[in-house]
Amino acid sequence: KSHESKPVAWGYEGDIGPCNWHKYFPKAGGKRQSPIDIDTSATQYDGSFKPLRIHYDSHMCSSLTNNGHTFCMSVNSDQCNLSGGPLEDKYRLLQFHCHWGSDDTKGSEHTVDGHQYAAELHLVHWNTDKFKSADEAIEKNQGIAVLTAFIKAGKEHRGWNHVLSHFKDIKKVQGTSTVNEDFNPKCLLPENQTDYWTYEGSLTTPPCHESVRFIIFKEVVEVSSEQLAQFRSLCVCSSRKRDTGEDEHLVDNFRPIQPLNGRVVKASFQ
Ligand SMILES: NS(=O)(=O)c1ccc(NCc2ccco2)c([N+](=O)[O-])c1
Ligand SMILES: [Zn+2]
Repeated sequence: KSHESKPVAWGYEGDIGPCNWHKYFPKAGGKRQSPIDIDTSATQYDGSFKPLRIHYDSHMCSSLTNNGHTFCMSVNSDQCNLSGGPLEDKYRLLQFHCHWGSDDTKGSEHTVDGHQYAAELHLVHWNTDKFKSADEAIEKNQGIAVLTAFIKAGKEHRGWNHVLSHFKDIKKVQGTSTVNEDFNPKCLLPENQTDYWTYEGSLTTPPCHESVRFIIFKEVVEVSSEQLAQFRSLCVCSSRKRDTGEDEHLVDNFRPIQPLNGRVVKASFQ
């Protein structure tokens, strides 16, 4: 019999929802948790930040998976690096994913002055100067940097179609699709990459390690309502069916906002 502990099921509603995560994942009850509300009247301008340096190559091969909590585009290119801004070290792109709602009025994890957006993109990077692997970095302070962009319903986003076109292959959980067309995830970021907020927080899902520097762009990215509906086409798990026999769709995969506990959100702009 294997002695590894059985992975603990967690979700976004009911007994396994965010209010109970701390019972099996104690860090979820920590003092620097994410997401948070960004109160723009309380942010502090920091003029010391250098320009953000986001260098991604577009020839990277990646694979898209439905892990039951979100879609995840894992990247294995050592040519996709992030440095500068509030960061002291160089970070490498590990994966990107999103959080979204059951309709266009909710879905983002962070909020701005109490406003919730339709979705939120996370480009996750790990500190290659300080750590030897992503698995090590993910648990350590300064180990992870997440570039974050808010998404709202508006005009169609052509770049997102390169990702959404693979969703039919990953509708079911653990579905995986290889993506090797030329695709540069930088196209998913807003044009303005100089105005952002930043603060020290945590992974927004279990195990909620307090290892994350969030960098959150002020400019909001637009995708069409139809593209947002495609996010909601993913299914949560192959087995679980509603009593009507229909699939259970993956929606509202956002954690509620967490206490700031005295943390200050810095702004790169005045
Ligand atoms: N929503 S997020 O960007 O903060 C986030 C959350 C969880 C995980 N990972 C969960 C995990 C499993 C084992 C250790 O860690 C990641 N990530 O790995 O990029 C990112
Ligand atoms: Zn995330």
